[in-house]
Parts: sequence; C-alpha cells; structure tokens
Amino acid sequence: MGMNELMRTAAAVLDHVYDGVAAIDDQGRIVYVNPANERITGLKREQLVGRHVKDAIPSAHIVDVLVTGEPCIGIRTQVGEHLVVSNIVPVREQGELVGVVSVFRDETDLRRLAQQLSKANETIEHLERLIDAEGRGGMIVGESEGMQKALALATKAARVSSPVLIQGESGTGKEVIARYIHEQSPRKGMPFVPINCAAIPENLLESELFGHEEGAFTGAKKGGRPGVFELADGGTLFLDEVGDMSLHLQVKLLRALQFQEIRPVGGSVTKKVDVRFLFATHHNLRESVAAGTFREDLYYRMEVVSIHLPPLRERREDIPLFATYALNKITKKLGLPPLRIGDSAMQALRRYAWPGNIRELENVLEQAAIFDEDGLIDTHDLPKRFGDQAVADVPLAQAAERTFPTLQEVEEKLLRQALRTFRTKGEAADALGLSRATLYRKLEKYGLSDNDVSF
Ligand SMILES: Nc1ncnc2c1ncn2[C@@H]1O[C@H](COP(=O)(O)OP(=O)(O)OP(=O)(O)O)[C@@H](O)[C@H]1O
Repeated sequence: MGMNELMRTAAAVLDHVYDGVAAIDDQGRIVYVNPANERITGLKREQLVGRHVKDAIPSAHIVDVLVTGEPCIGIRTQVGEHLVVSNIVPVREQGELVGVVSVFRDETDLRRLAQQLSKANETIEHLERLIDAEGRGGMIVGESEGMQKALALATKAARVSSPVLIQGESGTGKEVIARYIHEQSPRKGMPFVPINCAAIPENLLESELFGHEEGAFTGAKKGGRPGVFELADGGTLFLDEVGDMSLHLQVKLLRALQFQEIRPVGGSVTKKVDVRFLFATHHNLRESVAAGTFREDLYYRMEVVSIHLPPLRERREDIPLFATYALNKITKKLGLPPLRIGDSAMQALRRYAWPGNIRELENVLEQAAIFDEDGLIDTHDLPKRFGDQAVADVPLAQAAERTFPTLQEVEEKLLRQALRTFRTKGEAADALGLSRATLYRKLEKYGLSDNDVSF
C-alpha cells in the first residue's frame, strides 16, 4: 500500500484529531492535511494537497526528514502568530521510505497560560513579601513587666470586640500588638486593615476612610470607591496615629464607632459595617483632650481597653531578647549565615538610649549584620554612637553590673515566647527561622513541654 492509500484509510480518523496532521509522499508532494492544519496554519486544504511541500510550507524540517529518513521530534516553529511544536516522522513500508507524517500542536494558548501563570506567581511572591514585611504572625518578644502587662491585656482584648487604644512612642510595637489582637481574635481570617491617619492629607483621608460616591469631588474615581471601613468589614480596622486626626473627621469617626455605620463622601445614604476598632497614637490623648485638639467623647469611646507600650529604654531587660530575635529575622531576610552578638556589643546595646525604639534597634542590627565579617557582632561593628559616650547617661553602678543572660538563657526564653504566641509548633518554628526538627530538638534540650508555656 502506498502513501496515498495509507492516508485514505487513516483520513477518516485524522480529520477529527485536534492536532494538525500533514503527510507527504516520497516525492515531497503533500498527500493529506487535516482540518486542524487549516485552523493552525491558516492554509486551506485545497491550496496544499498535490503541491510540493517546499512550495506550500516554508518549514525545512519535513524535507530534512524525507532526505535523511531520521525523525525530528519537538521542533518549535513560529507559524504566523502561532507557536507550533511538531513531531515529524518518516513512514516506511518494508524498509522503504514512502513518505513523512508531521503531527503538530498549537502551543500559543499554552504559552499564554504559562506567561499568565508566571505573572500570577510573581504577584503572589510580591504579596507574600509585603505580608512578611508587615510582620504577619510576627511574634511578640519581651519579658519585661511592661511588655507582659501589655501582652496579657492584648490577649484578653482579643476575646471581645471592644475598641482598644494602644499608646506608645514611635517604634514601640503598636502595630505588632494590633496584629496580635486581630490574629488571636475570632476575626482572624477576616481582613486586618491598617491605615496611618498622619500619613494621608486631611482632604484625602476622609475618602480613604469612608469611601466616596461617583463624582463626589474632582478626580474622584468613576463608579466611586470603597473606604477602609468597607474593606475591613467583618474584620479589624487599625487606625494608627489617630491622635493626628482633624476635629471634623473625629466627628465622623465617632459616629462610625457608635453606630457601626458610615456615609461615603458625596453620598446621601449610610452603610452598615461590622468592624472591630483598634487605635494607636504616640500622643498623650488625655493631654490632647485637655488642649481641645481631641474630642473627649471620642476619647472615652476609644479607650475601652487601653494598652501602654513602654519605650525600649524603660525595658532594657528585653534588649538581649529583642536583639537576638531581630538578628535572626534579619540574617534570614538577607540570606546571611547565622550571627551572634558578642558580650561587649550586647552591653553597648543595653545601655543605649534608643530614641527610635525597636525600629532603630532593627536598623542598627541590620547594618551590623551587613558589615560583619567574622560571624560575631562586636562593638566595632556597631555605629559610632555606641561608643563610650552612649554609656554616659546610665548610672555607673548599673553600667558596671553584668546582668546579661547567657545565649542559652536567651534562646530558651525565645522558645517559650514563640510557643506562647503561636498555636502550632510549625508557626513557631517559622517565626524563629528554625526547621521543625531543630525546634523539637531545642525543646527537648530545654525540657520544654506545652504545659510550660501556656498562660
Ligand atoms: N514585641 C515585639 N516583638 C517583636 N518585634 C517587635 C515587637 N515590637 C515591635 N517589634 C518590631 O519593631 C518594629 C516596629 O514596630 P511597629 O511598627 O509595630 O511600631 P509602632 O509603634 O507601630 O511604630 P509607629 O508608631 O512608628 O508606626 C517592627 O519591625 C516590629 O516587627
């Protein structure tokens, strides 16, 4: 049976195959193309059948196979707009080459999907990095009395949905506590929406908070836009630097707090929302009330639960813990090998006044980690201000006292805190930058069981 007869028999089947099929005889003449061929190449069957393949299809591969008798598999060619992948095989009858069959597939859609997938993956990675940077699931480190008090209050506040006012200097961990409350609350899994009221100009803040209707003001988004109250619906709204809010907005906020309803800018109807309010400020709001810059009625509604975060200089005993925890986070983030803080450097860190609080501590450690060369952070790896002058503000007796915990004590404390903060050991291991196996090993080493760490 020659190629023509062969193809006649197969054609009934091949006409229904989704991939393109073309066959040529031993002279290079096209004897068959299926309908899928036309879909992919745009060339009609009548234009092709009977013509020499060289005149009809510019691809050289079919001719190569005819000449060499060797198959060509997985050949990629661009046909117009289509990316085509072909398998071209010789056809033999009793050892004689009688023709060539090419089966090819349009991978344009596949390629588009692959591109979409890789873009989606990039977006996911980007968001994951953002979430990480925002400290999702970050643990609360600190065993000082002030910190333990704050943590105990936060844990209690998480069980109810009353408003909480968190006060403390910049960089003392107000946002970390707010996230902790949300994560421990029944609203976990719903949105946690933070908004910094001091970072947004007054005229935009109103629409950021309450949203706006279409045409509410020049430049307002078509179709309107929801505000953070709506975005946080069912979850938690964290209003940071609420002490900087204008009196005009304080009135609107009070209404939202009292009635759980908002009115978008330019809108005439009110909308119901279900949000849990967390507030933070570095101002002393009592003083702001006395000065007339903050509404008294709003203040009392906000501070149903009041949490005060002491500055780092008032909880120096937390510094070794914070520093060890932060350094671990930093080396992990930068992809550096583990680093240790030497005794003298730890002493210098403990004595320093920390005007920028934990954020400053993190920056100092990040710089030191980048410049360190021997795996041990020493005083000379710290910025100049950690030299002798920084010690001056601490009474001599206190400076001379060597009350540092050993590295092992610090490690044990961090383990206890991680287990207290997280529901599962997996999460605790992640937060500490340890593998699960290492975490288990360390728990065993310190003889820690779940009973040791529960409140
Ligand atoms: N108790 C804590 N345990 C672990 N890390 C903490 C703790 N408190 C603060 N941090 C870290 O310190 C940094 C500053 O914390 P955060 O942003 O919560 O401070 P803040 O008081 O909200 O600051 P600001 O008022 O400037 O917004 C963050 O990187 C956070 O991860």
